[in-house]
Amino acid sequence: MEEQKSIKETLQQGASGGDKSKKKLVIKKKPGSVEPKTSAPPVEAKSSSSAPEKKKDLNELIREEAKRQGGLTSSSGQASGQSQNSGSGPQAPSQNSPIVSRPDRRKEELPDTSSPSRSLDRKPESILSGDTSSPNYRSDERKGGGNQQGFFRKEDRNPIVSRPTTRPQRNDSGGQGGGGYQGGGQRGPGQGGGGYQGGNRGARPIQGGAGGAKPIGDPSFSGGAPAGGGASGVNKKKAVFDKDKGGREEKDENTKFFKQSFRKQKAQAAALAAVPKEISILENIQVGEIAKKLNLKPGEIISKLMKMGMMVTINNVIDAETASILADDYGCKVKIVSLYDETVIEEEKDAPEDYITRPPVVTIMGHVDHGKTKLLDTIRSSRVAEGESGGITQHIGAYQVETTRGKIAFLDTPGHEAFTSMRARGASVTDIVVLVVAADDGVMPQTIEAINHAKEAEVPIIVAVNKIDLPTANPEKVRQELSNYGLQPEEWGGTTIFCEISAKNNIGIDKLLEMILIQAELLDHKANPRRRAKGTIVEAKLDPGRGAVATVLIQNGTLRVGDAFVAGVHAGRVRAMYDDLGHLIKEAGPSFPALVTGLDGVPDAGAPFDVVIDDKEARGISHSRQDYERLGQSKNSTRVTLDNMSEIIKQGALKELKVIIKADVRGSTEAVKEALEKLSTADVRLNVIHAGTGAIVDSDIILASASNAIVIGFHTRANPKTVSLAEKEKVEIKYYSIIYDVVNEVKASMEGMLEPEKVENVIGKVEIRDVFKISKVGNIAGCMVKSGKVTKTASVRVVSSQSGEITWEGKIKNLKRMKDDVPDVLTGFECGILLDGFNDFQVGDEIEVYEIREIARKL
Ligand SMILES: Nc1nc2c(ncn2[C@@H]2O[C@H](COP(=O)(O)OP(=O)(O)OP(=O)(O)O)[C@@H](O)[C@H]2O)c(=O)[nH]1
Repeated sequence: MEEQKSIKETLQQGASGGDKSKKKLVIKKKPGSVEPKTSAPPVEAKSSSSAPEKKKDLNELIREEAKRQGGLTSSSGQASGQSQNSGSGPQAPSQNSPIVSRPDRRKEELPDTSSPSRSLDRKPESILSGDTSSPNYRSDERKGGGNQQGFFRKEDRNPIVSRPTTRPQRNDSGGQGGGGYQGGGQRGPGQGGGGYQGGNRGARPIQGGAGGAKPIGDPSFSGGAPAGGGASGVNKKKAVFDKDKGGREEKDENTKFFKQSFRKQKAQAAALAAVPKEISILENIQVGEIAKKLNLKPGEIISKLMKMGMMVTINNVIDAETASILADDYGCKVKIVSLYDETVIEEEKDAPEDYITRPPVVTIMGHVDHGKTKLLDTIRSSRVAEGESGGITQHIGAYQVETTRGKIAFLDTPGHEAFTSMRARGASVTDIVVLVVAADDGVMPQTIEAINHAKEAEVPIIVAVNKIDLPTANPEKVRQELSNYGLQPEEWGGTTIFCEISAKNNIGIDKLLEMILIQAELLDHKANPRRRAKGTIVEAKLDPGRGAVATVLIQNGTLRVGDAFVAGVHAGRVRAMYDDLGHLIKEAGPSFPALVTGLDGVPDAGAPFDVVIDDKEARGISHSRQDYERLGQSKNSTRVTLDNMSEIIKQGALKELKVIIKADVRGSTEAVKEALEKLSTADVRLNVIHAGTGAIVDSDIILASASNAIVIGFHTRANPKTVSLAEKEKVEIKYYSIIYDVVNEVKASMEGMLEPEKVENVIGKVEIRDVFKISKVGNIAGCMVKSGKVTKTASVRVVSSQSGEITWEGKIKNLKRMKDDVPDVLTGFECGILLDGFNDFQVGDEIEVYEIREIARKL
């Protein structure tokens, strides 16, 4: 309305003939306009129109104006209230708005009227009347320029064109500016503003000519098409230029795009090039961590895993198998390592000349009751100075003795289980094994196990033939038997040292110690007492008075009171140290077992012990190990199973397949061993690291765990405790009853061509409580279902309660509950079982009821 009023008022002013007042009024109506410098009458500024025109009355002027506007467009919103009254259509608000906002812009863009160049471009009357700061000029614009040819003559265009005085680059586009303006002039009055805009746009080389055709108030100011009448030759040229420029811009855009994508590709290639050929990880790894190891951005890993169907975040944990598949995509191999390998502590640099021979570390092994403990006690007590023997109250799991020939350290935990379980944790502390064989008993199953454990650990064996004081002692028989296991006595031309001793009567002990030292000299183990200590935890416990204490066998360097250290996942600082006699000591050198206090937790036996620079470093390593442990990453390397064997062979990570065979009888053990060993190929050797008779026991699992072996049970079983140990250690136990099956399955798995796996599902366990002999029928076992159920169609095996061996396998012929034939009997109920072809039931034996399911292998 303000605009309408303005026009009306303008016209009124014009009609009143008061030139000066008219001008003033209009100026006042235009907020933000510049105060005119000239007082040229509007009529002059407007055109060369005659004086009578100026004297037209208001109605006449309105009529003329309406006529003009009506002639141009009937639909355009009119600034004039008259036009509205004449029904020429409502004023479009959108046409108004730019006009309202224009003054401000105009104010900004108004040229410096004092510019001489502008004045020179004009004809004298223009100089007088066409000053851009002229109120008339502005008011005419606002009116929409109805008769623009009148208001804006050719020479009037210049002022507009000359606007770019502040923008010199636009000077040569003046013609276009005019064109743009003229284009505006062809529009309806309501679009006058647009015309003005066009004019303004005209000043812009690209958009100038387009100004006229663009809708009024187009906020984009993108000007219009050449419909604006002012499209001159220059304009056309410009248009071409603009088009060219547009093309060039498009081209530039493409180039930019290709450059960007090339740069991206290059960056990707560079990123891939930075992926290492091999990484080592633990059993599980965080997404962020594997990204770091692969030198890739976490986002890259996350999207890769998403493609693999896994929705993960940077903090999620993936298993080693997934990590291997992922890394393989980037041409990187994955090596699975233990917690301590992953958080390895940097070795201190030391000089070779500082290395000296260190005392040997000895473990004593042998069959039950052959005298291991007695031997250790005898050695220890005989080496303790008089008066101190009574003080041997402290058991710290290891001790060092001094002989005339030198020192020897003994691990005070006899038996191969402790030895192998330490080895299973990656600790190989033993230099020499002393194998105790009772001369009256000879080689027994655990003697053989001990041999195999020591051989597997590649530790030399010295044989101590014990109990020679007994009249039934037969040392020659022991020599003979051990020769069959590869331990040929030196006196028979072999390499094994044999010592005849009596632990009980202290006979031959000195000789044994001497032989140990001779063997040690051959081995020539060295250590540097000058460096920071490094060792292994032999045992550890929580002491009520001293907190966590650990026996550390120092393997290199010297441990001192005050040293900061990491023990397994724990940290600490040596508060106090004791020897095996309970004496306070200040330092412990190589091969010395010391009891250490000052730990912040109880470490595992077999855990590594490392002195570090300071508490801070100790705590840092301890924390990161605990973090890994929490993520379940502390497991050792991937266990070999028949399922994954071929994959591991393919990766080149398996050069030797280790097998432990347990069978019911010696003949079977040998037969299975021989058949399996023949499966060795040029790539993979099949190595039976232990073959024995009887049930599968814990030590078999520990050996398998330490050696990454599989356990084969042939007509024998593992007891539930051993089964759960195997599960914990991730050791695979496979049961067979036909040699052909063992050989074929191991062969197929080595070649990666496994048949569908037959999974045995034990559905029940039944205890034989009575045996009923029924003539012409056979023996019926009176049983109690201990767990699960027994079904008539399932398979069964009879397991000896004495030996754990399987005495028979087959099917049930008849299943009775009371006198009725039944299909199944559940836990807690009694039943009678008649087996199909077996009568030799023993009370106490167990009948295992199982089903076999075939499932496809997942390689
Ligand atoms: N006569 C005789 N008996 C011995 C000798 N050495 C050990 N013994 C006896 O043999 C029995 C078993 O000895 P240990 O030292 O406990 O045997 P071990 O091998 O440690 O037995 P486990 O700890 O059960 O594996 C004990 O009664 C000892 O006294 C020996 O040299 N002569």
